[in-house]
Amino acid sequence: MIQVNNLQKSYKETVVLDLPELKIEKGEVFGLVGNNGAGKTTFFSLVLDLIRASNGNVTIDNIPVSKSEEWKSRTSAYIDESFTIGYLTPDEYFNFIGELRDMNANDIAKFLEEFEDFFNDEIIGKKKFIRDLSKGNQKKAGVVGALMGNPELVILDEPFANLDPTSQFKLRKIIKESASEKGKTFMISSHDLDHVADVCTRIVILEKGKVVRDVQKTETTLAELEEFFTGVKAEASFHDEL
Ligand SMILES: Nc1ncnc2c1ncn2[C@@H]1O[C@H](COP(=O)(O)OP(=O)(O)OP(=O)(O)O)[C@@H](O)[C@H]1O
Repeated sequence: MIQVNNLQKSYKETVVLDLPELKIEKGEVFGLVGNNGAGKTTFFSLVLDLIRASNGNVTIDNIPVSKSEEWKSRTSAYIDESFTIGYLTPDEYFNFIGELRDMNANDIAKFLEEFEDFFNDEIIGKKKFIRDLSKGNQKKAGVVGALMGNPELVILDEPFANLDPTSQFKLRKIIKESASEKGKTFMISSHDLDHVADVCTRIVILEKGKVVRDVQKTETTLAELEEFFTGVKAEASFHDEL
């Protein structure tokens, strides 16, 4: 679905992203991890054509993202607050996005019902502007907005950040169900290794703009990620020692 060809992004002399080749298949839940400044947001911004590549390109379903707009109808994203509209209430925002994505009032109401539990009575019908919601509730509005209209590809930059623990677990379930039942492709970045290992089918580690690991998720992925980032090997469990 997504093909990255010789993609580079530099600021002045510094190369901040260097991906010779990367292919993301339809239906993958692609997790991107890496320390601060590793290039995660830069990569997502290039996929979404928000910034210009210094070299190379990204295609979505063979459409070069910087040359055509055709990929936009099947792609949606929540990278930061600029992806929502701060002076609308969440209700107004969802109606706006829903209409853009060919949903009628009934479709929108039914769609939002699915998120009643996730919203925890903080989002709908509150007559508060999105910009006045708490950071976590702003994120919820943005992430749910990104799922409207059944997009094939959903790109979420740190979707778990700012959410309370209950909401983080609910979001895991939403993403996993959305991927398995609706066949969506997700690209997700996170600093939370536990969430990434739970939700993603494939995990890529970026270090200073380069891919240093690219693995399919297995039972040992979380321990391997923790070891990679902390340098500490996971303790053998009680059962392993028996
Ligand atoms: N407009 C810019 N001008 C100069 N350097 C930039 C610019 N935008 C990003 N960078 C640099 O590119 C590198 C990658 O940044 P990026 O935001 O992609 O990292 P990240 O992996 O998303 O980090 P974090 O986990 O902290 O969010 C960083 O060194 C950053 O300072």
